[in-house]
Amino acid sequence: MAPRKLAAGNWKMNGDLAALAELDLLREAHPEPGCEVLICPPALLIHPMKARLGAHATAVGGQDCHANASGAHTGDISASQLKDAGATYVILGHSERRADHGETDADVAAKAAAAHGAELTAIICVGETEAQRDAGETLAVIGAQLAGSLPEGASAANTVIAYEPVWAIGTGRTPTEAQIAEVHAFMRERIQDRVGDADEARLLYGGSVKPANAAEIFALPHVDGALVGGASLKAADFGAIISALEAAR
Ligand SMILES: O=C(CO)COP(=O)(O)O
Repeated sequence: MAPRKLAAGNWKMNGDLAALAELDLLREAHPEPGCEVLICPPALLIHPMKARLGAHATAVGGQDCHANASGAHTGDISASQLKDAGATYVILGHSERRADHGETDADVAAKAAAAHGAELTAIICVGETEAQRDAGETLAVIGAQLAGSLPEGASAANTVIAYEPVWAIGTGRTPTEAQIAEVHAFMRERIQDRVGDADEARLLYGGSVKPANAAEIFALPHVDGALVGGASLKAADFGAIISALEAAR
């Protein structure tokens, strides 16, 4: 069976309680989405977002979690705390976390194991820098990140992979269709021995996805949805991306 398509929004460090009004617009436009919809707001907004969504099918997720279950880790949030607040997903190893907080593949794998332990689905992000792509290292970089960031026990059910080229995030630039297709086919093959049935795993593309390019990206083989940053903040844009995913394949 083909994996259920996923439109995931990453609000990053944007939004406040007033911004939750966007959800009302999204609910009205997509009362019963034909794909899975997820929004990952700042952790403080997880609980109120879940409450605002009510019975709507949109899932809510975190943007990071600590590898430990609890303890003396000032400023950190555990996977079970995300779960308690209403999250069912958590983004891990985003390139902004890797760059700003020095997160390594081993850190990401430990966090993903903690997420799985709390029954959260981990969205593990991988992606090359522009210098790595120019040097012809893209597949080697992605392969190493996948090998190091997926924990023991990862499965197609509890793990989503997001391919986010660092140079495409927030820049308005995207890889060519052939480049996205090449990386996604490579990822599908690479995770086979890690997740059991790779055909069931969701592989997302992220990096400057917007209403104008969503349909082309979703038509590519092995692209099961998107991880959307800036365009997830406004219901009109995110709704158009959801519509494109509903219409795909
Ligand atoms: O980093 C991203 C999602 O996690 C992508 O961000 P943009 O869609 O703003 O490029």
